[in-house]
Amino acid sequence: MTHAITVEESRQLDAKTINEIGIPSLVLMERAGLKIYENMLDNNNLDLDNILILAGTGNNGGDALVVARLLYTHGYKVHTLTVGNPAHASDDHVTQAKICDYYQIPKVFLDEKFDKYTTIVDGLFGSGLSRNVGGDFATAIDKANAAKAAIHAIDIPSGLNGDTGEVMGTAIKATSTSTIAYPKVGMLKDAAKPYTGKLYVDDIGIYRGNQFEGE
Ligand SMILES: NC(=O)C1=CN([C@@H]2O[C@H](COP(=O)(O)OP(=O)(O)OC[C@H]3O[C@@H](n4cnc5c(N)ncnc54)[C@H](O)[C@@H]3O)[C@@H](O)[C@H]2O)[C@H](O)CC1
Ligand SMILES: [K+]
Repeated sequence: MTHAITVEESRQLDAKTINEIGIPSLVLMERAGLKIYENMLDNNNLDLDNILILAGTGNNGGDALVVARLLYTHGYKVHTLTVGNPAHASDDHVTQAKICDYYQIPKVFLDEKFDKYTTIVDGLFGSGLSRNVGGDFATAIDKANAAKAAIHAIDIPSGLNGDTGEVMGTAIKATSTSTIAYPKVGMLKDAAKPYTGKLYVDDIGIYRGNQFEGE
């Protein structure tokens, strides 16, 4: 049985890894992005001909921008669509957005037609989802679900409650999901299956607990 954790445990393990052990959050974000990129190349259910990256303004979005840059620098056709108030963006998100700007990765906006894309990457929310989804975020999720493209979700399909597996207003129906460190308990519930799709569990060096780290 896969070891699964709650969203709060996930955030605590992230915080311990960064603040106590001392692995910089950007290092974790780069590792996450590289693993997600590798998962996408491994997944034969994803047609990587024309990719749309949906990025929120937090670190889930930051992961997505790392994926955008890795795909772009390996010759894939990529566009990014950032949803949310840039003034609220996390520091690591801002760093990754600047790197995407260095490569001049083309940006689109919410009025974009999603049907021309073959794969959509969901980096809107991860462990930071704290309330029902509405506004532009709900629009982006509903447009992604309505499009013919397959969706690859980062950490937790956006809009899915990582603890209960319930939909918080609306949620991404992913073909596959790269979850960070451990599955979140809600993702393993039967009701969550249509939203998580094929699950990849990515070890990025997050603290694994003293029973595993020989403390
Ligand atoms: N450094 C680390 O801890 C690592 C995290 N990883 C990835 O980061 C996300 C968690 O990122 P965080 O910035 O904490 O939150 P999110 O990106 O999930 O959410 C962004 C932001 O959105 C706001 N919000 C919450 N609910 C709603 C809503 N319903 N509508 C609108 N806005 C909402 C809230 O302010 C959040 O802060 C984690 O999932 C990983 O993907 C790295 O992978 C590893 C290191
Ligand atoms: K997500």
